Amino acid sequence: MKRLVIKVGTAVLTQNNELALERLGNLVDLIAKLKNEKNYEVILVSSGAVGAGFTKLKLDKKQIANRQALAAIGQPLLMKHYKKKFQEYDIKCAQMLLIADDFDSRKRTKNAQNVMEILLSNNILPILNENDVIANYELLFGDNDQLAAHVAYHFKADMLAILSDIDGYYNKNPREFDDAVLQKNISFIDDCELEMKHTPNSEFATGGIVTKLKAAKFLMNNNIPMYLSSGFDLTNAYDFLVEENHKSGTLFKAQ
Ligand SMILES: Nc1ncnc2c1ncn2[C@@H]1O[C@H](COP(=O)(O)OP(=O)(O)O)[C@@H](O)[C@H]1O
Ligand SMILES: N[C@@H](CCC(=O)OP(=O)(O)O)C(=O)O
Repeated sequence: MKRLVIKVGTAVLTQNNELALERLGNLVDLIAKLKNEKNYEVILVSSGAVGAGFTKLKLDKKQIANRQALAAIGQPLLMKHYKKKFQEYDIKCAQMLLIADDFDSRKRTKNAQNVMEILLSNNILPILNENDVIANYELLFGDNDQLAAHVAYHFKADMLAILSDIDGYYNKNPREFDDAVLQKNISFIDDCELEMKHTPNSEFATGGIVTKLKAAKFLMNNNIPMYLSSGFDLTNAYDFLVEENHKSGTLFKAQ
């Protein structure tokens, strides 16, 4: 039995200030295949609460308290759509909202681990996000890429797959350089690569490539592979995760 954490970013789940329901639906189709056909245990880390909230209330997103309020509005909305779509496959969902601090406390981590084991052993799909409402600035992971890496580590996953607005890790920013080349396999990340400026591609996202590299480095140090590919077009993720054929996307794996 393989345990897989899948993380999907804001840019994939939203489009023109609306929820991108077709893309959310495609993601659910992929997860259902992994669960029902491959018998994988899947944990979903989904961003998009702030973006979803903004579809309902146009608050100034620059203020942290407003973003927290938007997350409070958007999180149940996201869950509503996941629940509806997963119902087509008879898959039940659960919600877990965590903050970085939770993993600093052995007791809280143990509580969350106990809940996770009960959910997975009952074939429930846990959907995780940062608990934006109570996380103050210092407590924020700052992004769900690193939250997903900690989730993979503490819930003993075999792999983290990040489905992003980019189809892999390039040797330079592909939005600035036409000759950027996708790197299929990465076995080492130099600390200087983590110093690059943050480059999120959507106004609601907080990550950018640097947070993905930080997540990958943390996991590589703990011998857990991480795969990065597009969440817009799930073909590569399907080939890699379902067909076990690495045609494209980046696999970060320590040698
Ligand atoms: N070397 C690189 N390889 C891939 N993407 C890069 C690179 N350098 C910068 N980026 C930028 O990082 C973005 C991915 O981060 P982000 O927009 O936060 O994704 P998500 O919303 O999926 O978390 C890419 O769309 C791209 O603009
Ligand atoms: N907890 C926030 C996460 C924001 C975030 O990290 O976005 P992303 O960089 O797209 O993964 C939300 O749900 O809006």
